[in-house]
Amino acid sequence: MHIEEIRLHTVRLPLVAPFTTSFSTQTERNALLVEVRGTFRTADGVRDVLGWGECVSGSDPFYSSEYVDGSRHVIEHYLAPALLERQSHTEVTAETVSEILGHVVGHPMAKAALEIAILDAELHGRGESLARYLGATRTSVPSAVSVGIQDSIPELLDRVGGYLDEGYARIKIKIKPGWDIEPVRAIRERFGYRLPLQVDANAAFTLVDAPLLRRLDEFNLLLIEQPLGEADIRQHAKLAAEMSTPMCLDESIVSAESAADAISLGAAAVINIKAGRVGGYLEARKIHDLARALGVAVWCGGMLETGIGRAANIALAALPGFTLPGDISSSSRFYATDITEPFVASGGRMQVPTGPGIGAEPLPEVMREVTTDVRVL
Ligand SMILES: CSCC[C@@H](NC(=O)CCC(=O)O)C(=O)O
Ligand SMILES: [Mg+2]
Repeated sequence: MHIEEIRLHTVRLPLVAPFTTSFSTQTERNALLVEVRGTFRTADGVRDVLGWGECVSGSDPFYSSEYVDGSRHVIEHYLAPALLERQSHTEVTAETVSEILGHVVGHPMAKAALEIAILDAELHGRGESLARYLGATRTSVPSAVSVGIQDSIPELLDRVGGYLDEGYARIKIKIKPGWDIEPVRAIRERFGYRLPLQVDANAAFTLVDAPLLRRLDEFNLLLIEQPLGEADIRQHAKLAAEMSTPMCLDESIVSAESAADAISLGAAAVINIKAGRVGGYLEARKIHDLARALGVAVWCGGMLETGIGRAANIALAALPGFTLPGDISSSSRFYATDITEPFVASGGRMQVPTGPGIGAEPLPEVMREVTTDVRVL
């Protein structure tokens, strides 16, 4: 496509309830949306196109080193200029964005937002859905939910019961030192051992905690997600060898190469794929393909996306190797009002968007309410 304008929209969305992980408590989401406008050449002429992408950086650099203000700055001052400079002598396509931006170290979430916005625009030009472009084989995907750390076990059980009443296909709970064995035991005692259940520590433990973590093996968990630090590949492999619960990595998997390393070293039997964390949906598909070839299950993680990122995640989750339910809950799990038409799971499943591109776009009247900053590049 030919990019004519890039706009950066920052929106602020209150969460319906605080979301507590081992590293933070969030009560709102500041989200950065990339809008790309331009033209796309088709067999029957040149048409105006517009695409959207969501940057999943958090408000603060606590999940990873990226954060919204930093992502906005690096897009404005490094990434967008690089794309526009390249475009002055060669066409830019979604497939070339990663190479064009490769000289900028890091910032995968910012890069991913630009790539998917350009891909969304191109797919609108082609009249093709993201799901079809990526190679999706399903028309709906399981809808599962992530439950934050609660103030008490009774409150946790109430919240889990509420989500099960909504029909979610799987429960994931956040754990951290001091909130680990007991919440898992309580859920098993209340809801039974057949409920699909997994835990996510967001890197809160160390190998010193191995004896405690091994006690999770008695609870028939689907997996244990990122118990140790992002850089601790050797340590995750050692812990995996001592546990029967499948080891899943999230923060550690930042590219297809790191996925290959983790799998070959026995640190990951399952991978949580987040397109933003790995630099884009094209890299995410590479990880899917690699994992599938090696018999490693993958599932689609979540970063509290608005409907823009949520739509793209659903398409990704419809690829054949995504064999475990992803953190793809209804919009209402986090937001009273989404910036797009709300995504609503039904019977524990989410329909894959069929429209061109990501199959979702921001609602102008909502954007007017929630936008805190707009930059035109
Ligand atoms: C606050 S950053 C959230 C990161 C976390 N994401 C979730 O728990 C899923 C959130 C969602 O449903 O979008 C993870 O480490 O997997
Ligand atoms: Mg995680």
